Amino acid sequence: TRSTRPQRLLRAVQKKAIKGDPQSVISTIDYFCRHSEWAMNVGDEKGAILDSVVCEVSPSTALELGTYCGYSTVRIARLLPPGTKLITLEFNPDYAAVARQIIEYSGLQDKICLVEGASGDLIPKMQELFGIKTFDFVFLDHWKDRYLPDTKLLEECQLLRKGSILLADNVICPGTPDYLEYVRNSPRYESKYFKSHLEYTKVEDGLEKSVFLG
Ligand SMILES: O=C(NCCc1nnc(-c2ccc3[nH]cnc3c2)[nH]1)c1cc(-c2ccc(F)cc2)cc(O)c1O
Ligand SMILES: [Mg+2]
Repeated sequence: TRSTRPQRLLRAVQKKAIKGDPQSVISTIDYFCRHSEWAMNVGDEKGAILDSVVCEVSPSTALELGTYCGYSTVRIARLLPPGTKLITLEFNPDYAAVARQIIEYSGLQDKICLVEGASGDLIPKMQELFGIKTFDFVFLDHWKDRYLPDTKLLEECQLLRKGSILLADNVICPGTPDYLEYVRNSPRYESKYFKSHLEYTKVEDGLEKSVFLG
């Protein structure tokens, strides 16, 4: 049967990127998505905003919802201080299989823990599975209708502390209206919109950065 888009993206990485070099994996994926096949990675333009927030927060504990092929996983992990772990949740086993290989190719596997399953089931198990008390940083990039319920779940499970940062992709395209309304109107969050574009296109999109106030 025909290969999938994630498999073709992986093949491009294995063919063109330098093994053990996260930046070359990132650049290869961006080139492939711009010149061969579009794919739903956060991309280079929004990726630069993601990088600046990760560097500013310099998290000890970080969570990513929605691994896909692992592009943003590699972007985040390459900036984490030694000894810190990025936990990334992926629901789709085919995406997870490709992501594991891209993460390994980048050489960052020791800083990343990819867990397969539904965010709604896994978030309540974070303490028991990983001994995590709270997350300093959460990147939301999974199903857009899961952003709000999973944010409420993180609050209920006391996985957020005063100052925890939520960074959400795609708040304009495809859009997460209920999530935006919540973080922009809740007294428990201080929110800021970073205007950008949908990855590899001229369509407007952006990232919403929200600080949990406790
Ligand atoms: O759907 C997206 N991303 C989500 C994939 C995913 N990858 N993994 C999950 C998951 C879902 C439950 C989960 N529960 C636990 N882990 C989970 C992971 N969802 C997405 C879509 C677009 C997009 C824009 C314009 C278009 F015309 C078409 C598409 C752009 C983006 O940047 C995206 O991130
Ligand atoms: Mg996205």
